[in-house]
Amino acid sequence: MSTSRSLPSEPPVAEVAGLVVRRGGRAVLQGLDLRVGHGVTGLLGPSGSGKSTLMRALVGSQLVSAGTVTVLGHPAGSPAVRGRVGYATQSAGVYDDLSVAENLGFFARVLGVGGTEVERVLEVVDLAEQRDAVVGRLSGGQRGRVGLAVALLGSPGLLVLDEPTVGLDPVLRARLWGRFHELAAAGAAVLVSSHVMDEAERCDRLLLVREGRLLAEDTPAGLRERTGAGTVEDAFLALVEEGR
Ligand SMILES: Nc1ncnc2c1ncn2[C@@H]1O[C@H](COP(=O)(O)OP(=O)(O)OP(=O)(O)O)[C@@H](O)[C@H]1O
Repeated sequence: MSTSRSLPSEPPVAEVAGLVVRRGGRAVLQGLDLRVGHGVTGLLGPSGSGKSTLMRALVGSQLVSAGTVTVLGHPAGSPAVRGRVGYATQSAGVYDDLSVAENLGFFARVLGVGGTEVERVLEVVDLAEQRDAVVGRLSGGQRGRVGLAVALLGSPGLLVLDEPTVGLDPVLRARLWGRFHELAAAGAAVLVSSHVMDEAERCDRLLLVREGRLLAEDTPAGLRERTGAGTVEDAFLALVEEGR
């Protein structure tokens, strides 16, 4: 079982204060306050609760209505943090007509990182054998891992991974969670979203969101203890009941 690596006295890697985001005329984030520290932080909540919107705000690609988002000591998306935040989404932003290695080589040049980075990240996501495969012919899960590999280029200080294990088989899912913890041990803060509550136990800390609001911020054990629930999923349900 994992333990909390984010000590309260540590300065946060990312800090969100009073964040309000409107999409489609509706406040989808309703005044969020939270911190992301070192280690692996899980961002969990039901579909539509605002996880992807929060992640977009952290990488600076979301228009915000109010509040502040600070990453590595600078405003999210500012030039000072460019290249220091890795972001992988469910719809990987990679080129279908290029091979895996060509994609990574292209993004490595854009980021100004050395070519040896391509080989390193290929190993991390277990795609070394598919390096010459055209991305358009890969499975959905493999394609997602190419996007993940792009996010890992240059060893960013903050990794923002939007549902990186969706659609993967249990063996690969377990292996990737192992990789996230290795990356965290090497110094990165890793924020991973999921709407699968059983992935919560793999995280050092959890941010539980619901309907654009933070429901709880704790370790998996802390959440279970607080609510007397046996699982994080039951803890989540207990917190929803409590808030009614
Ligand atoms: N482009 C958009 N225009 C208007 N509303 C949007 C847009 N994108 C998302 N939303 C709304 O914002 C809310 C939060 O969406 P978001 O994608 O952040 O949720 P999520 O928790 O990441 O969901 P999922 O787990 O399904 O990916 C949802 O109610 C969604 O309908």
